[in-house]
Amino acid sequence: MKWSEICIHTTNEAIEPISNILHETGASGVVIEDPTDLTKEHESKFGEVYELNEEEYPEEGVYIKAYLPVNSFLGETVDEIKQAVNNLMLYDIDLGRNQVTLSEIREEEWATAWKKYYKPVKISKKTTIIPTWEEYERVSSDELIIELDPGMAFGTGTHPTTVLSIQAIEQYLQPGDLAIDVGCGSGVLSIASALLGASEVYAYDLDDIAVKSTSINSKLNNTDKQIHVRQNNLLDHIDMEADVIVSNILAEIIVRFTDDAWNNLRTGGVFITSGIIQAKKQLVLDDLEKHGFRILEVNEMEDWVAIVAKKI
Ligand SMILES: C[S@@+](CC[C@H](N)C(=O)[O-])C[C@H]1O[C@@H](n2cnc3c(N)ncnc32)[C@H](O)[C@@H]1O
Repeated sequence: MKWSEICIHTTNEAIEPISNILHETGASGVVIEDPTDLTKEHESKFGEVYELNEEEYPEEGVYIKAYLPVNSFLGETVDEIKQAVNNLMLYDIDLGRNQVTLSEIREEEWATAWKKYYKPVKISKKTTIIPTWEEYERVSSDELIIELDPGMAFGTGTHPTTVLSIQAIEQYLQPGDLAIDVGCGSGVLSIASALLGASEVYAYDLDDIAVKSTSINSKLNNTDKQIHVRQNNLLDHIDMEADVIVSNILAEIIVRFTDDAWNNLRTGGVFITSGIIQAKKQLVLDDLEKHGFRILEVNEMEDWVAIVAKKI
């Protein structure tokens, strides 16, 4: 996939609202290039040193960069972003130069660009994901902070499919709930569930690197008492009465365990599915309805779809 980098030259004051606008329009990997970063140490626990290139930073103000997939909606999305940023002036937010530039980058460049600047990212109203080596100061008392080691299993926690899953968890998971995370990867959804008050979270993945990664990341976030992780194929041989099951996996895989999801949910329980591409949305919707689920929500970001369904 080709990506386009949008760069907004603005002020420190505008970082938070502009980052929110970019997330809401489905941009990936919002990064801030603040010249004060050039004087900070950027050494990770694992010895990698991030060399920042002075030329990429503005002399004054900050650059906010994000990545948009190059598709037929790109022009409209950029106009939408510009309009929303301009509207911030109505709230007396100083936008500084407010210069917007767009450039195309290759997939490989995107991967390294992202890693080099990996910073705390606010991915939803409540949740901010921070890389293990970054210092981060809580912005509000109810902010949910997930510390992740991004270098391991899928992923950085900022992929649209993960963001859609976390947004649904924030909305539907109640404190005290029992949750199951099928295909836990880095453990990000299990950690979000535990931080939102789930009493127990059962996290499963087929890949042993993901199992290790979830285990490490749940310790990092002091959620290892609630999160029970083990290697498992989907929900094979699992027998529970969960309040919430979340699964960010491909559509073709979701439809393989809709039965098991139904059997492992209490009546009234919620099944959050993500990782579904547009072309497979109907396949999953039909399958969920065929099994007796009622569809509560269908949410979309970029080309991705997440469905929230209830066992009735
Ligand atoms: C798209 S990643 C999602 C990771 C994480 N939950 C997130 O939202 O960032 C899908 C995960 O599902 C796992 N997976 C794929 N097939 C599986 C299966 N049959 N049983 C269990 N896990 C599976 C993969 O190993 C991968 O970690």
